[in-house]
Amino acid sequence: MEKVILVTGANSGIGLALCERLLCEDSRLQLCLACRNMQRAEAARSALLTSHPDAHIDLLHLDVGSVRSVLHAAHKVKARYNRLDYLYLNAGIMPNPQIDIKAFFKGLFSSNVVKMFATAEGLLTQQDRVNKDGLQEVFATNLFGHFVLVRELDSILCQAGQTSRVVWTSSSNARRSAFSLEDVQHRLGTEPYASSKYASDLISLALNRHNNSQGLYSSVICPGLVMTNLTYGILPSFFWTLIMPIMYLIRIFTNTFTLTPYNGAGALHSLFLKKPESLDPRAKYHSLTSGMGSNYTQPRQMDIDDDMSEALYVKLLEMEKAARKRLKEEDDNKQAYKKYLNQTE
Ligand SMILES: NC(=O)C1=CN([C@@H]2O[C@H](COP(=O)(O)OP(=O)(O)OC[C@H]3O[C@@H](n4cnc5c(N)ncnc54)[C@H](OP(=O)(O)O)[C@@H]3O)[C@@H](O)[C@H]2O)C=CC1
Ligand SMILES: CC(C)CCC[C@@H](C)[C@H]1CC[C@H]2C3=C(CC[C@]12C)[C@@]1(C)CCC(=O)C[C@@H]1CC3
Repeated sequence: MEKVILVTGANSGIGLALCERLLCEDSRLQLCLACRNMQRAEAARSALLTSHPDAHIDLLHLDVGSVRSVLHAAHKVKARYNRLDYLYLNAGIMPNPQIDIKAFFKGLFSSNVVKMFATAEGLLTQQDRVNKDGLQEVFATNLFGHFVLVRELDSILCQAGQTSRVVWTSSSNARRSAFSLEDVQHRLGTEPYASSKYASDLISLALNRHNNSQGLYSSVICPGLVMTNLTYGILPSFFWTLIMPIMYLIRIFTNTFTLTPYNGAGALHSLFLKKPESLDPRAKYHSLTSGMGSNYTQPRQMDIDDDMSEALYVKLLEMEKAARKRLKEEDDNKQAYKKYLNQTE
C-alpha cells in the first residue's frame, strides 16, 4: 500500500508547497490535506491536481485550535486509513504581530544584526487571546492541538514492524527565554509565538523519548523567513514587494531568508527522504538558501534539555486529560438536556 501522509495547514504557504514537492517526489502517495477552511482546502487540492492529475488527495476538516475538532478529525483519519506514515504538524498562527521599530534600528547598527534578521529576537511581539477551550490561542494552535492529534493517532502511528514520522514546523524565533514551565501557555508574556515554537522543540524531544521504541520518530524543522500569509500579517504585501531587493541582498549574509514557500519547505521535503534512524532528535533541520539561490537543509543543535521536555510533556498530558473530561461533561449535559426535552414533550 502507498504511503499515507497527513499535512496540517496544507491549504497555503509552506504546507501547500510541501504537498507539491512530495507529489513531485512520488505521485502515488496518499495525501491528506487537514485544513480548517474547506473552501481553501478545495482550492489547494485543485491546484495540486492541475500539476498532478492522477494524485490521491483527500481533504479533512481540522481546526487544530479546537480540541473537539482534533478528536473528531483523528477519529475520521483512523476510519479512513489503516496506516499513517508521515504526520506533518505545520499549521500555525502569529496573531496581531507588532514590530519594535526602535529595537530594529538599534539592532541594525549592532554586532547582532545577522542574528536579528535570522531569529527576529527582540523585534516581534503578538497579542494573544483565549479560545473556546479556555486556552491561549497561539499555544492551542501551534502546540497543544497538534500534541493531542499525535496522541489520538498513536494507534496508526505506532504499528508493529513499521516506522512512522511526525514533523513539526518550528521556527528560528523559538527561544528558551520566551518559554516558562510555570506559564506554558504564555498567558503573561508578549511573545506567545516564540514560546509555542520553543515548546514544540521540547515536545518533539519528549515524543522521541517515549515513542522511538514503538517505531515513531519526531523531528523539528525551521523553514527560514518565507513570504506567506503569516508574514503578510506582519507587514503588508506591497511593502514586502517594495523591499524585496533588500531581502535578496540580506540573503547574502543570512542564508535563513528562504523567501519562497518552495525553498521554505526544503527541510520538510528532505526529512521525507531521510531514514528515521539517521535523524538527530536534538537537531532542528533548517531550510536554507544561499546568496546564489541554492536551497539546502542543515541540522543545527537546539537549546533544549531532557528535564524541561519531560516536565512539559507531563503538563500537556494533564491538560489533555482535563480537556477530554470537560468535553465529556459537555456531551453528557447535552445528552441529559435532550432527554429532558424528549420527556417533557
Ligand atoms: N512564514 C515564515 O516565515 C515562517 C513560518 N513558520 C511556520 O510555518 C508554518 C506554516 O506557516 P506559513 O505557511 O508561513 O503561513 P500560512 O499562513 O500560509 O499557513 C498557515 C496554515 O496554517 C493553517 N492554520 C492556522 N490556524 C489553523 C487552525 N486553527 N486549524 C487548522 N489550520 C490552521 C492556515 O489555514 P487558514 O488558511 O485557514 O488560515 C494555513 O493553511 C507555521 O507553523 C508557521 O509558524 C515558521 C518559521 C517562519
Ligand atoms: C528592511 C527589511 C528587511 C526589514 C524586515 C524586518 C522584519 C520585519 C523581519 C526581520 C527578521 C524577520 C523574521 C520574521 C518576521 C519578519 C522579520 C521580523 C519571522 C519571525 C517570521 C516567522 C518566524 O517563524 C521566524 C521569522 C524570523 C525572522
